[in-house]
Amino acid sequence: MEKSNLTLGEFIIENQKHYKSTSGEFNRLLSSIKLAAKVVNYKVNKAGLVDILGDAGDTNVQGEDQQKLDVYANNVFMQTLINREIVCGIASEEEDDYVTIKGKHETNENKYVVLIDPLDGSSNIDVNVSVGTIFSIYRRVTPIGTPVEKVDFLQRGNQQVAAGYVVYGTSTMLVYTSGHGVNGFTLNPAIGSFYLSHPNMRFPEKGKIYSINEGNYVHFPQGVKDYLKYCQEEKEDRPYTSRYIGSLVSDFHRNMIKGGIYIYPTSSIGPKGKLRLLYECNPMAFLAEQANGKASDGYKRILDIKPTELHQRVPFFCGSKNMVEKAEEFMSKYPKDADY
Ligand SMILES: O=P(O)(O)OC[C@H]1O[C@](O)(COP(=O)(O)O)[C@@H](O)[C@@H]1O
Ligand SMILES: [Mg+2]
Ligand SMILES: [Mg+2]
Repeated sequence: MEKSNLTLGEFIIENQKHYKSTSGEFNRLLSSIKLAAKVVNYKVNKAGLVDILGDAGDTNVQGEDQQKLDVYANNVFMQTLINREIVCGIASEEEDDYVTIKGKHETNENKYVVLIDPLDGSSNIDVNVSVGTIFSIYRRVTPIGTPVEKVDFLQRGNQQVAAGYVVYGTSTMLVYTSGHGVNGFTLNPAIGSFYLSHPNMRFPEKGKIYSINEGNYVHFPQGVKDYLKYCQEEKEDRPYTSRYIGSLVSDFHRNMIKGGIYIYPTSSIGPKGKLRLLYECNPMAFLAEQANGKASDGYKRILDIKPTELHQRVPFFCGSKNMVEKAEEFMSKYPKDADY
């Protein structure tokens, strides 16, 4: 009888056999993320019944109002990773600076750092629309046993060991890559385990869906305006369909399954775009490339951008190859807006 219905835990162990690159430490790290995702999922599913909706009354380092679920999810992921003593440092959208994790003897023998967006799609929490969590994993570059440093977090995306997201939607899924393709696992809430439901996920080469907040149209760079006109033209296989959930994870997930592009460009109101390079764009770009898709800032491959700040923002074009390349073609007609 063939192996089937693998749980995430079994899949991780299978993977370790095939790819010597991962270690027990890595598996324990993934299973910590899996545990934290289940705890957050439990709260999200009954959000209206527990005091988790609405504003937390605080702002994060980016000046954004924190939602109660942002703070809750951040605490759950941080605490789970700290309890499991599995990383040497964590950076989060909801933390001003990176957090150094001390081991038993003030030092820490772990080699991984994690960057997270604990709750993605915060504007959708109170209106019962799907939200997510995004994570990115690197090996530290400073010596093991010494305190972690900023340089351990400011690595190019092409150095990621693994990346993934959890989508809390009609079902709850965890989707990740460790550099050997992208696989999706669906949570069976009755059993409390994630099962392999979407093996080897791949963006259809040709997509027909575009996801962008057209409410900002007047502020968009001319290249984006031209590309939107192209998408809406009555020609060949166009017009394409416009779909925008307003949760990066959910828009990405749909576009990876159906074929499409997500764009959050620069604009006159957001000269560097909105999305954060380290814990939104890099992990989604790694997944996209591992799933036959593409991700750039309209000009340059996202994974090659050298980060300079923990919470820096970049423009984001991500999805089916044919669509990202076409959008880049329109962008290339105009000089790059800003350097970052
Ligand atoms: O409301 P806008 O400006 O369209 O922005 C929506 C985008 O912002 C985000 O909500 C930013 O992420 P956070 O919710 O984690 O801050 C993305 O998920 C989403 O794609
Ligand atoms: Mg986000
Ligand atoms: Mg967030």
